[in-house]
Amino acid sequence: MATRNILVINCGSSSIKFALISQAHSYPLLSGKAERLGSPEAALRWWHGDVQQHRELPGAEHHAALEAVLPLVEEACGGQLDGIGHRVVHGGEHFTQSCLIDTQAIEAIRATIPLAPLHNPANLLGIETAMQLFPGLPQVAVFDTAFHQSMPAHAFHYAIPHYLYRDHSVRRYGFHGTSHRYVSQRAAEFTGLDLGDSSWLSAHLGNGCSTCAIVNGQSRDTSMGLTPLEGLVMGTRSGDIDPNLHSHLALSLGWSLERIDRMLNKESGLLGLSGLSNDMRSLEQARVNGHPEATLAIEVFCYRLAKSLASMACALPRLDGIVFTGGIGENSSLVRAKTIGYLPLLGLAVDEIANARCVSGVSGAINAHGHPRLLVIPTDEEKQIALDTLALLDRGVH
Ligand SMILES: Nc1ncnc2c1ncn2[C@@H]1O[C@H](COP(=O)(O)OP(=O)(O)O)[C@@H](O)[C@H]1O
Ligand SMILES: CC(=O)OP(=O)(O)O
Ligand SMILES: [Mg+2]
Repeated sequence: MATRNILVINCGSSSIKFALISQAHSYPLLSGKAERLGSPEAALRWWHGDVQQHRELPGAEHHAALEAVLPLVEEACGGQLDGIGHRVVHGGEHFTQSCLIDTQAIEAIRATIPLAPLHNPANLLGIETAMQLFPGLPQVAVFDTAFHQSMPAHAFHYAIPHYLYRDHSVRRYGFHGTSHRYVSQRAAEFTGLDLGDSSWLSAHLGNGCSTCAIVNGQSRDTSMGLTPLEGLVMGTRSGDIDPNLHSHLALSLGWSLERIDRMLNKESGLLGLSGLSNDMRSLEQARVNGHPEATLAIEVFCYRLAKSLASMACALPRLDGIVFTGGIGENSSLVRAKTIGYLPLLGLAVDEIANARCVSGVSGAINAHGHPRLLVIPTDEEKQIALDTLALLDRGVH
């Protein structure tokens, strides 16, 4: 069979990330990001091989941005594009795996908009625009939530009146499933264990952060919930707080729901605690320079991550290893060492030299000899989306 090329699209509210993945290459043929869409500063950056290029697209919306991407894709794949894979953040309970996009799938994604009002409208816009610009090309949706549909009822129910689940779909869904799934497969390969008989904790630490308990290749629990706000401290999101904070701020300060939402999603986390940045690199630098709030932000991040991992261990029959991934997990030896430092009760310990070596895409084991396995494994959500797209194309062919 000829080598096939898949375009992966991750469409956000004001940005579009894309990657052209070929079966013949281990790296993307083309990748890039259109940012600040809808504003005068809208711009497109892309990498073709090692060369980075840039184009202003003043005022461009999603359609115009994808139109600008199209000729770059055509050129990079020599006119042979076989399918498009879309990241869709919320698939509700309807989607337990990736699917070929047809009118029914579009309606089902539309129906989950109330569960993900910030993400799903943008994802749908990406799908509909791509269908107009690439007519006749198979398109696949890959959901952040799908992997977590295997969570047992005792893990996904909130302890609130049952009718809120039954009539209004209020439950824990979990996100970053594409990444947790990808790294658990790589962890099994790396260690020679059978994925179908393995037991992992994974920590996806990017701008959004979540932990996951993965048993025999299936998600059994995860730290995010109804929305991607629950759980860990993140770049700008608070993670877990007392749910009464909403009424406290409304009653004592007169804050509106919109203001509370913005504070918890955009002004909290590492940024809120440090008052400096949502970027772990900047905080690590500030910590070296003695910045007290940056130092505190890192400590809270690591302590809360350790607490989450310890509680996720309840979902495992045994521990084959903890996997660190995402920009922070793959690069911050400080965060890994501090987090594991809070978990002596699980018998965990880091090997300092191995920990320092696993940065910038280097994967490996970082546990001290004789202690439970700790792995650093770079995630690749785009590759997993391309693999799912190819698998569905194959199924469609037969
Ligand atoms: N060398 C590094 N040391 C510490 N943190 C890093 C390093 N490189 C990237 N990061 C952090 O990774 C985070 C972004 O993660 P990434 O997975 O790229 O995000 P996204 O969720 O947008 O895909 C940022 O907080 C960034 O500071
Ligand atoms: C769902 C989510 O949190 O995604 P991201 O990490 O891309 O913000
Ligand atoms: Mg990422």
